[in-house]
Amino acid sequence: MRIAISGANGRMGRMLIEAVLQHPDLTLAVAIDHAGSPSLGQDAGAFLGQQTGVTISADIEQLQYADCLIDFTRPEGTLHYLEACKRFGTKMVIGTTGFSTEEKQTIEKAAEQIAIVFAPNMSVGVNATLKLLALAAQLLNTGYDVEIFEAHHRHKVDAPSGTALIMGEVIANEWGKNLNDIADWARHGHTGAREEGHIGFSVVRGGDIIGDHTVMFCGTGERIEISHKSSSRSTYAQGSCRAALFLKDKANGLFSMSDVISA
Ligand SMILES: NC(=O)C1=CN([C@@H]2O[C@H](COP(=O)(O)OP(=O)(O)OC[C@H]3O[C@@H](n4cnc5c(N)ncnc54)[C@H](OP(=O)(O)O)[C@@H]3O)[C@@H](O)[C@H]2O)C=CC1
Ligand SMILES: O=C(O)C1=N[C@H](C(=O)O)C[C@H](O)C1
Repeated sequence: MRIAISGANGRMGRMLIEAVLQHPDLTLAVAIDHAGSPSLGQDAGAFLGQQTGVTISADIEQLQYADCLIDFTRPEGTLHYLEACKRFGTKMVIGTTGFSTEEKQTIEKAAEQIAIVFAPNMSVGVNATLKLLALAAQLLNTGYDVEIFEAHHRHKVDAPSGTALIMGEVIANEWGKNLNDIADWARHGHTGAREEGHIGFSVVRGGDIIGDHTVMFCGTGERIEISHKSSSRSTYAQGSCRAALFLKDKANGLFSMSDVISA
């Protein structure tokens, strides 16, 4: 399967290039970054000291030479590449986070034409954790206050993380609620007492933390914590490669990592 990587010079872009180069069933065909990127014109494997023959370019017409684009960039970048992928029938694995509701709807609509895996976290461990959270939310549906904590590196631009948001959505769905109606996004000053049935979020940004998520179910006399901690970005890259292969025989449709790990 011929793979294109966008954000080729980014933290995840580089992890993905390495993972694709090592994967027996995937070939690195295209590497893209934005028009202002200092990486344009470099070999995609230069950071590994390797010559791959694939040059990083800003030319989105290159996407016609790939079966699947793996995109970890910014929402505006993803939507730009989405248009080209629709035009060429190129599948997409989208790991980018921070989309608005309208932007998510644009991706959903595009999936009527092309096959897309869209997930805020590609790690198998996090997607298994989502299943544990659904069960915990069913069992602890009264008398437990839910608080979601996440910590990431100093460069992360969106908050709460896409993973924290989907964790909240999984729990809210189990409770038959819309997350936006019950989320306490931040607290400061005289907040008043905690509202029953709400989900609180708290965020840390610092140093090189790759990604920590903890969901607390705080009851009276006890507290249950479900945590996932990433120690390498390679899990996201491996999950993305698995997602690309999952799309191989799909003509169109929107899929999650839950679909990928259950296949
Ligand atoms: N789903 C998952 O499993 C994971 C998701 N993520 C998400 O992936 C995204 C990227 O993360 P990360 O690799 O750490 O970020 P980086 O900033 O390291 O990489 C992003 C890449 O995209 C480029 N870029 C920036 N703006 C645009 C744009 N408008 N159009 C096209 N390209 C652009 C950057 O270029 P430049 O550096 O020149 O600005 C860079 O090459 C984030 O949304 C993050 O939350 C991250 C890890 C796991
Ligand atoms: O920006 C990151 O680094 C990460 N982003 C994703 C998110 O927003 O959940 C996934 C992971 O936590 C790393």
